[in-house]
Amino acid sequence: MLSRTRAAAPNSRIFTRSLLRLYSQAPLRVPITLPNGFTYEQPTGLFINGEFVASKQKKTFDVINPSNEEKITTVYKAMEDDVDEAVAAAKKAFETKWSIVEPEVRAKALFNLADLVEKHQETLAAIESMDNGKSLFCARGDVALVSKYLRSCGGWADKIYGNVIDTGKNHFTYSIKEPLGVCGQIIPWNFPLLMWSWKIGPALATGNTVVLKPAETTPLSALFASQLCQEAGIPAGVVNILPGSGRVVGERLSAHPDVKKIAFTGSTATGRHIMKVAADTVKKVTLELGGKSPNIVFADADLDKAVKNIAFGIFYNSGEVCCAGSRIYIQDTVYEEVLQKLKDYTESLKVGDPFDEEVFQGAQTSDKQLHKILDYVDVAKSEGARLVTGGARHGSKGYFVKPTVFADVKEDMRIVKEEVFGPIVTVSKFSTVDEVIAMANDSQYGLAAGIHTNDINKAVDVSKRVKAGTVWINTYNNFHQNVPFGGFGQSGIGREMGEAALSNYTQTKSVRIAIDKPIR
Ligand SMILES: NC(=O)c1ccc[n+]([C@@H]2O[C@H](COP(=O)([O-])OP(=O)(O)OC[C@H]3O[C@@H](n4cnc5c(N)ncnc54)[C@H](O)[C@@H]3O)[C@@H](O)[C@H]2O)c1
Repeated sequence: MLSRTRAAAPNSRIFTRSLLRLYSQAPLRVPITLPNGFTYEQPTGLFINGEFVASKQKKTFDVINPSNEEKITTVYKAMEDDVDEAVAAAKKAFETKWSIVEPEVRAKALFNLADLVEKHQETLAAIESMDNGKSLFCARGDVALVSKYLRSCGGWADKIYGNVIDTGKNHFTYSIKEPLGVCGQIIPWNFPLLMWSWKIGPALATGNTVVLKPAETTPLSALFASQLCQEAGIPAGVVNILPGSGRVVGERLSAHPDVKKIAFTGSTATGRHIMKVAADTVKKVTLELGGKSPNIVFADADLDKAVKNIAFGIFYNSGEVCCAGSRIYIQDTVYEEVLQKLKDYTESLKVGDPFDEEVFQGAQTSDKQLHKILDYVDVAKSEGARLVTGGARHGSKGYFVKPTVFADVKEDMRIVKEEVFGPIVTVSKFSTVDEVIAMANDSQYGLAAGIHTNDINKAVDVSKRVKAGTVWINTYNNFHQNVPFGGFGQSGIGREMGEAALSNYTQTKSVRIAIDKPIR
């Protein structure tokens, strides 16, 4: 009797502790009042197999509003065992549901999802501004592209074609495109909802299932939007969302034997690392990485228009844009004139509360990012770059940085070579086309380039010679859902959007039929 009591004691303590944990666990949904006064229900659990659940180890992390440095809410943090559960759910959903439904079913679900994003567009934009710090102006632009892109993916879902190949009269040969299986998707914090759509859209259109990890700092919009997947008719397990750290969730996804592909957007350093981890299981990998994109102004351009474009190219989304036009090259004959116009225009941009309808540039996403940017200001100054405007924190609360222009830079300075990922631009002078092409191409990156000129021949010539995945002529940061986007060089592998994105999510199977009675 005594020994039985002794044996039971530790078990009952464990039972009591488990019960306590169960009842003291963080909620799976919380009401949040947005800075615009609107209240909504924010899911805070991991989204696995169509349900919001607590992480197995009950770990959580706080989400901070970068505009006021206050806590928004607490979200569950996934660990390796949660990844394994989500991957198993995605694998089952792939085999038993999503890869075998008619393509029209996938198309309809993506159209529904696009409609739902449109229906909730103001809430989604406000969540994004609160979580990321970007101005409502930018967030509304993101959400508009999200619904257009999901609809575009829906349109592709029943148009995944193979080929018939002429292999002679004794055979009939064709190829078909099949989905890959479970796709691991790792996204950054600069465009949380847009990246969610760029990742899940093409994967779902082609019959794959996904386990997606949002960035630690910005998990809210992906969690909110994913509950719309069910309403849209996407079965449980097809989309799974795991907030958590890159080192734990990202690594496990990249190494998991049942994950057949990793799609990543983020820094070049992390992209390189993911490629190495994914190599052990020979996963397909697409990478959308960093950049240091040139924006070239020729003397014959419409200078006022060019100035607006180059400012938009760097200060849009607080400079947290992989293809930001962060190196400006101005032809020598108009150098001082354009620089003065750029200074005046930059100083006219309103910085501050993302919910102020007149604000163009909101907060940087995190304290870490704020300090990284301010460190680069010091680097530029110590290298001898001339500060034209900005170069300091804006206000004392919230992670705001003044739009900053450095002129008279030298091409070997760190401020010209390295990605800052903030509202800081360098300006250099050139005289000839050959000279500016050499300067523009002197980079490990090759994501985008801008050309501003009224000479169509020059524009076409330079667009052919510049090493970049996207070239904008007399415009910048101008995206369309059907136009492929991605990098040359160390800016990445593969393309997002357009038909090109879909081919990253299929594999080709060739079928050759021997014919007894040859075709004549
Ligand atoms: N190209 C882009 O769109 C982009 C986006 C975000 C950041 N950046 C650049 O990266 C710099 C650093 O930002 P960061 O530290 O958040 O970027 P990051 O590349 O470390 O993070 C991007 C995503 O990768 C995940 N991740 C991190 N380590 C991982 C790992 N070992 N395995 C798998 N996933 C991992 C993160 O959790 C996040 O979801 C920025 O200053 C900027 O220059 C570029």
